Amino acid sequence: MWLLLVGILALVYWLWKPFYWKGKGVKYLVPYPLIGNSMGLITKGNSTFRRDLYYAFPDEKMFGFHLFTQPILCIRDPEIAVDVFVKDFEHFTANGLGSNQEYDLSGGNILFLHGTQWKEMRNKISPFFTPAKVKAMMNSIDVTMPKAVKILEENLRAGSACDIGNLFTRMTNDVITQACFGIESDAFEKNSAFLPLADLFFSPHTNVMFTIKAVSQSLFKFLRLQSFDLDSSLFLKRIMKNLVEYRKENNVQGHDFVQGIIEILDKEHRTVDEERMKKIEYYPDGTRVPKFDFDELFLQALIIFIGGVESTASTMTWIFYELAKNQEMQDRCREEVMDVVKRTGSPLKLDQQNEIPTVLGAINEALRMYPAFEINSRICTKTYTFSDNGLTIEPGQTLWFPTGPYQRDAKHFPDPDTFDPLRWQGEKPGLFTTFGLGPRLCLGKSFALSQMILVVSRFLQNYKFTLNSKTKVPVRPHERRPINSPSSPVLLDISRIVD
Ligand code: HEM
Repeated sequence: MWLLLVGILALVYWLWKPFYWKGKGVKYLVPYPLIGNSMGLITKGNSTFRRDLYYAFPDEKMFGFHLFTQPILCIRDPEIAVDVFVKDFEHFTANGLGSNQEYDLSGGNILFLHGTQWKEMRNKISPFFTPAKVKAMMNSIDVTMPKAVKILEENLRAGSACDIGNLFTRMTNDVITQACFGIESDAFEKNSAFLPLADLFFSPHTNVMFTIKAVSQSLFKFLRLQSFDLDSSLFLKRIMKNLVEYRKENNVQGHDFVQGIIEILDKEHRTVDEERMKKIEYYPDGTRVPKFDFDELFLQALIIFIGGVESTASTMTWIFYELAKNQEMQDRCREEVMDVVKRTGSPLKLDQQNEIPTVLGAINEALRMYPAFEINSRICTKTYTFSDNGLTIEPGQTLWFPTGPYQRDAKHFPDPDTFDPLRWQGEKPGLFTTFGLGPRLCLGKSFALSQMILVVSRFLQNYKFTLNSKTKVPVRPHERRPINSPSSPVLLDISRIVD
């Protein structure tokens, strides 16, 4: 009995690691047993927890805390962040999302990979995101826009408010489905199979899964947990498999990710011997040698779908929420767009974006104030000494850079809670990390920005948006989803622009 009690206490002490940060020479929050410094995450939720954490040591460049039992080094200083994410990247090739490829169906997607395996995969799929390819993928906006206009016109006719977040989720879902799979989604139809996917992939359940991973990759693996909703992933996998088979059998070509997959499959497997394909091989850094077979390539399409839909839809929702609150800025954006439209006689094109600086500023402001992912994480993969304070960290140490609270810090962005698109004109404000930094920068950054420029400019060209009285102002970010989406509907009244 006593032995059991002593054993339990020893285990709790081992998990607690109360003196982990003591002696490392950085300020730290004293952890509670097992819960660490994470009570706020349970009681208040993501955004509030991260903001409170960020201001725990307002004058420090870095400090230590415990996410439950996991000691994490929180970086607050932009110059140190650039060292970690960009300059000294080879010491930090992994992020905190883990890569359990044994049991987690989505474990092998590029966002989760690290080391040489990540690098090989990134080299293989980056060519699908060149400026020319992204421009070609934007043709899908022409297919999606009439469906969105139909909804706006229905709202107009009925005199009802438009749930703009819902509309943008339908749109980004349709656009990314065309870019990835070369087919239109059914996101604008009743009982759509595609529409619920964004919610399922970024559900509060996924939030819990991501937290477990951040605390202990081993526990996540031991419990054989899944990062994302399994049925939704398998639904997309079936679609992709059918498409690849159909295209191969019928020799059909497309300008989408499916086409890219077919080309990689053809190239990689022309000379491959079956025995080698069955073996799992490793690089010297312990990461797996990719096979570039259908299963692995599907995961890259999956993360493009997951990463592309809700992040862009949420950002556009925040843009229109802020522009509806600030009519003067909305008018100014519209005037810029109309000047181009009147001069050219057609809707704004991507290569005319320099002529709409306030619209670009509005997009950047929403990305600054409401970054889709509020934390950028890295795991130390090679012993590292910070030049600033001489602290040495070993492989396995997790680091957080809290993009969300940092981009709302008056020290870096004056008057940070004011939506001010004009701050992006002239000299750029502080370090901007919404799309991440360095070699692991968001692969879809230009895809997302291009889509937002085209959608925002076309919406403003044709409609005026005002807040409906049922919108609960201020709209706050959802505290239980892994993405910074609005917690309540953004309902907008619309009127047509008559020129
Ligand atoms: C507003 C929209 C978006 C935001 C704010 C966003 C943000 C991010 C962030 C913060 C990362 C992690 C970067 C890092 O670790 O340093 C990331 C990675 C990634 N994003 Fe995005 N993203 C957006 C849209 C998209 C779109 C539209 C796509 C695909 C078309 C996409 C595909 C990816 C991929 C594949 C990665 C993994 C890159 C890697 O680890 O090498 N994202 N994104």
